[in-house]
Amino acid sequence: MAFPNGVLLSSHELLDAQAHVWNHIFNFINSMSLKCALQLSIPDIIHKHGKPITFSQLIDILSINKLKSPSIYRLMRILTHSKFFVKVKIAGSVEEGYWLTPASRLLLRNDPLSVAPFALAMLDPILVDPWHDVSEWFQNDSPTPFVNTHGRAFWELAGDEPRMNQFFNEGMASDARLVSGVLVRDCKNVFEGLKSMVDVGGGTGTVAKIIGDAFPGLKCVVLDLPHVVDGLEGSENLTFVGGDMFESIPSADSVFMKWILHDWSDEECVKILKNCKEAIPNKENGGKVIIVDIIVNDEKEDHEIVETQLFYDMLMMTLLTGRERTEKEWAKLFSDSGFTSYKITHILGVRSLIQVFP
Ligand SMILES: C[S@@+](CC[C@H](N)C(=O)[O-])C[C@H]1O[C@@H](n2cnc3c(N)ncnc32)[C@H](O)[C@@H]1O
Ligand SMILES: O=c1cc(-c2ccc(O)cc2)oc2c(O)c(O)ccc12
Repeated sequence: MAFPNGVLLSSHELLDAQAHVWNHIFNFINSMSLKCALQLSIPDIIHKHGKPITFSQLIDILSINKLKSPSIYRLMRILTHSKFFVKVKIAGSVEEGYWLTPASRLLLRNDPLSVAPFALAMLDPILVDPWHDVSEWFQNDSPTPFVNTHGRAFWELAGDEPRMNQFFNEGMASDARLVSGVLVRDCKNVFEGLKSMVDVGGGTGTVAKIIGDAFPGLKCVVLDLPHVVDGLEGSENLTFVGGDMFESIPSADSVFMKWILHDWSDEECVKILKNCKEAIPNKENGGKVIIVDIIVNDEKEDHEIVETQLFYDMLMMTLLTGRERTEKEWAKLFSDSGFTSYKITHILGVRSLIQVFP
C-alpha cells in the first residue's frame, strides 16, 4: 500500500496503524466505563460480598433496570480486560466470579487511599468540558482552556462551588495520605531535626497531620486559601492559616510544598519560591524547602511513568497555568529564585522529593 507521498506500508503496518488510531480515538471509553462502574458502586459491591461474585449475584445486588443486565456483562468484560477486575474459579461452581485487582482496590469508597473521589471529579463535566476547548484556547487570549470554558480560574471556581471544593479537597486528601505514608516511612531523615514546617497549599492538612504525628517535636502550619481552611481545627503542633502564598508565607525552619509548583507558570513559581526563601529565617542552619512534584525524564523512565507525567502536564495546561518540568527546568527555577543547591530523591513513583537549600 502506498500513500500519496510515496511512503510504502505493508498490510500489517497499515492495520497496526489503524488499530493505534482507533485506540486513541476510543480511549475515552475506558474512562467512561470506569466512571459508570464507580457510579454503580461495582467495586464496593464486590468488596462487600467478601469473595468472588458471580454475574447473577452482581445483577441481584445492582440497582439497575434488570432488563439491561446483559449490558452489565459487557461493561464487566471491558473492565476485566483493562485489569480492574479478574475472573476467578469458584470452588464447587461451574460459574466464574469477578474479583478485585490492586487497581480496583484503590477505587473503594471507604479506603483511606481511595482514588474514587478524584476519578469521579476528573470525569465530571466541570473538568471534562475544558478539554473540548483546547484548540480554541490555542487561538485566543484566554489564560487556560478552563477559563475559556468557565469564565473563571480553577481556584476561583473551587472557592465559589462547594461541590467542586469538596470533591477536590477529598481527592487531594486521599493522595496526601498515600504520599505521607511513604514520607514518614522512607524519608525520615528529611524531617528529622526540623523544629517548624509550613505546608504551603497544604489543603485540609492531611500531610501536616501525619508528619506532625510522626515527629511530635515539629510544629506544623498549613497555609491555604481561606475557603479551604476556614473552620478547620488544629492540634498541639498543627495550626491552619488562611492566606495567599503570593502575598506572604508564615516563617518556619522549612517549607513543604506538595503538588503546588506544577500548578503554576515559571514566573508564578519564582514568586512563590522567593516568598518561601523569605519565610526561612534560619537559612544557614538546616533551613530548606521540601518539594513533592513530578520531574519529567522521558529518556530514562519507563513508558507508563512518562505517559502519566505527560497526562499531568496536559492536565496542568488545561486546568491551570502550570506545567510538568525536567530537572534542568527545575534547576533554573531554583537559581532564578536565589537558592544555592538542591537534592533529588526518586522515591515516589511518578513524583520525586526535592530538597532545595537557600
Ligand atoms: C493541587 S492542590 C495540593 C494540595 C496539597 N498540597 C496536596 O498535595 O494534597 C493545591 C493547593 O493549593 C492551594 N492554593 C491555590 N492557590 C493558593 C494561594 N494563592 N495561596 C495558598 N494556597 C493556594 C489550593 O487551595 C490547593 O489546596
Ligand atoms: O484537578 C486535578 C486532579 C488531580 C488528580 C486527578 C486524579 C488523581 O488520581 C489524582 C490527582 O490532580 C491535580 C493536581 O495535582 C493539581 O495540582 C491541580 C489539579 C488537579
